[in-house]
Amino acid sequence: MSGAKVDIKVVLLGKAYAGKTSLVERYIHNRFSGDTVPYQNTIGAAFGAKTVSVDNKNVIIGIWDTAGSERYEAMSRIYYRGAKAAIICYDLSDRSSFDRARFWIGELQKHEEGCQIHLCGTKYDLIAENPELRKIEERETAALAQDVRGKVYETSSKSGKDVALIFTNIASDYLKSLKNTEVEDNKEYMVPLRDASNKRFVCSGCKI
Ligand SMILES: Nc1nc2c(ncn2[C@@H]2O[C@H](COP(=O)(O)OP(=O)(O)OP(=O)(O)O)[C@@H](O)[C@H]2O)c(=O)[nH]1
Repeated sequence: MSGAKVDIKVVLLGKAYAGKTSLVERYIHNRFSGDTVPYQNTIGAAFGAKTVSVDNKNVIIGIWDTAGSERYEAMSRIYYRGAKAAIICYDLSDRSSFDRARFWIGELQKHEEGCQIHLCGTKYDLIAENPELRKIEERETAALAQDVRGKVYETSSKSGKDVALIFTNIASDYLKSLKNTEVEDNKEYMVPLRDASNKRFVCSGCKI
């Protein structure tokens, strides 16, 4: 599989103003326009893609940045379908955005079981500058991440802190899961010889 291209669908979910678009902008274009351009809410969803090289493989990460406004909630459901990973964003300085993150976790657990959850506390630069602004403690998010068997990050799209790390981890976790699936698939075909007499011979990629 070396040199092969792998596609991954990733979706960003979270309350309006949580910082989803800024995270994608930092990751894809390595820029932050929050200091110069006024906030504009996403309407519906936006798509972007970036190719990363992980373990000698080119991984194309297709990123769906959904609108946080509850008005678009039904639409966001369409975008998480088939996603291999979700980045659930909440603003570290806004408690209500964490409640909204829990809502999206519930949605994914109900409807998209195979989707890996990455919890992303945004705007870390604000907390670094003034720790009193922190409204979500690290131990809370660590416990939640453990519950959902996900990963947790504290990022800043302004400084770039840990933004690329999320996407690299998503790509490498996905490649690992593919390897595990290959092993599992091969197990199916490893019929012990003494049991094989009544079975059709089945090999990977062909059925006889
Ligand atoms: N200081 C700081 N501000 C940020 C950061 N990330 C986002 N912001 C600001 O927070 C506001 C909302 O950011 P967006 O990225 O537009 O939020 P969003 O989640 O995409 O919002 P919707 O499109 O409405 O869902 C903007 O004014 C950003 O400039 C960050 O890491 N640090």
